[in-house]
Amino acid sequence: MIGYMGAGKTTLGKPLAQQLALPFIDMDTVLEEREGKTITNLFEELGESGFREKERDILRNGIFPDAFVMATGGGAPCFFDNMDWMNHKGVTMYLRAHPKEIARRLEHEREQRPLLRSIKKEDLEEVIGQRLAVREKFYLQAQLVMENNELTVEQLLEALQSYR
Ligand SMILES: Nc1ncnc2c1ncn2[C@@H]1O[C@H](COP(=O)(O)OP(=O)(O)OP(=O)(O)O)[C@@H](O)[C@H]1O
Ligand SMILES: O=C(O)C1=C[C@@H](O)[C@@H](O)[C@H](O)C1
Ligand SMILES: [Mg+2]
Repeated sequence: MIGYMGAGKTTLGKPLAQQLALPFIDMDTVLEEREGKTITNLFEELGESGFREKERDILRNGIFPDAFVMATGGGAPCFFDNMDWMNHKGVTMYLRAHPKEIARRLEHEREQRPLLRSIKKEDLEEVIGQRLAVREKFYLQAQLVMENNELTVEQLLEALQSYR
């Protein structure tokens, strides 16, 4: 599951994994546990480029079960050849949401998101819109693209079944 911060990867990924009787893996959580630091601290220590290297390493070398549902970090698909790698290894699903909706969802959750914490509330929608426009060329390479506008787990399951 890929998509911008606040797209709903964690919110929908957990119940989707449950329905599929698979483990749910949140890449941000794996990174935090492996490094013993928060995402914010990792960004501060390594800079964004060092953080992206860590994400790539998790994708390539992480020890995971045979089958699982993963929510990637929001930026992970947009660096290196991570998108090709994921498309090759599994089924990718882009949860797509409108910048206005993302801004609304993240308004009170900016502190834990290093790339948004310094953006003023009134600028949030515009900045997200600009950044999303850059990222969509990666996100739209996903095998399934789902608009997350009251999207349900049942709809995700249907899309997965028809894709297979
Ligand atoms: N379809 C939805 N409708 C309304 N609110 C939603 C929806 N999906 C997610 N949210 C809310 O948006 C916020 C962010 O969602 P979530 O944490 O699942 O995003 P995420 O894609 O995992 O983001 P991140 O990349 O930052 O981890 C949460 O407060 C969640 O409750
Ligand atoms: O969109 C992004 O670049 C990010 C999303 C989060 O999942 C975290 O990986 C981090 O906050 C960066
Ligand atoms: Mg998440």
